[in-house]
Amino acid sequence: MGFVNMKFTVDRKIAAEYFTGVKKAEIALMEAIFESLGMERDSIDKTLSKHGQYVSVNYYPRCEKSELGVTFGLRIHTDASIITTLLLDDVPGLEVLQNDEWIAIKPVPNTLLVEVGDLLEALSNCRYKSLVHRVMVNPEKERISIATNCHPSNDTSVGPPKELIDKDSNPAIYRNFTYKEFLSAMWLEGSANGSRLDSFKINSTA
Ligand SMILES: O=C(O)CCC(=O)C(=O)O
Ligand SMILES: [Fe+2]
Repeated sequence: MGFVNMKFTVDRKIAAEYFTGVKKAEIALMEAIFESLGMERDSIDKTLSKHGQYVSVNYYPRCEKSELGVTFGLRIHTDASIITTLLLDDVPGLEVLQNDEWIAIKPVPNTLLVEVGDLLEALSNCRYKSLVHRVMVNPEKERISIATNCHPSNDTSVGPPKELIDKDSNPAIYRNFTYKEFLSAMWLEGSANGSRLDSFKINSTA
């Protein structure tokens, strides 16, 4: 992985270039996603206000699997983002849940992987579903991944556009909420078990 070595020294210039490039790619992708939802291509700033990115650099040391055979490097979760862009090295570990089955993702060199986060699920009234994923440890090799999470400004109200909602045939699934509210709910819950959007469900009994 180019700009981070195993001691976590970061080349600032390359990192700045990388994250600026990722942001550009994310905007292009979100424009296409917005268009697919019947929204204006260029309504991202209006919808998400001052959207930003937070980054996690994940380091997974070599680790033996437990006797149960299942040892997590990162437990099951969805991302608190609109979309997340992942840069993986060549060590496997990431698994995604599809039709109740865990699928191991084969790292492809020089490839970015984009995941749908919780906020896109809410914004699209579940047309896009947030990706449930986890990372398994690797007993032979250490591993690094870099996740860039695109998020709206704290006070923006996140919710589906009017065009997507029909009271009878396509009712709103989640109430509108701010990113600030979403994060508070997430920390209150104490675990991101893939269902943290539940507390915003309309007609939720929670
Ligand atoms: O390490 C990975 O492949 C995934 C990291 C991840 O899921 C995250 O940072 O949210
Ligand atoms: Fe994640």
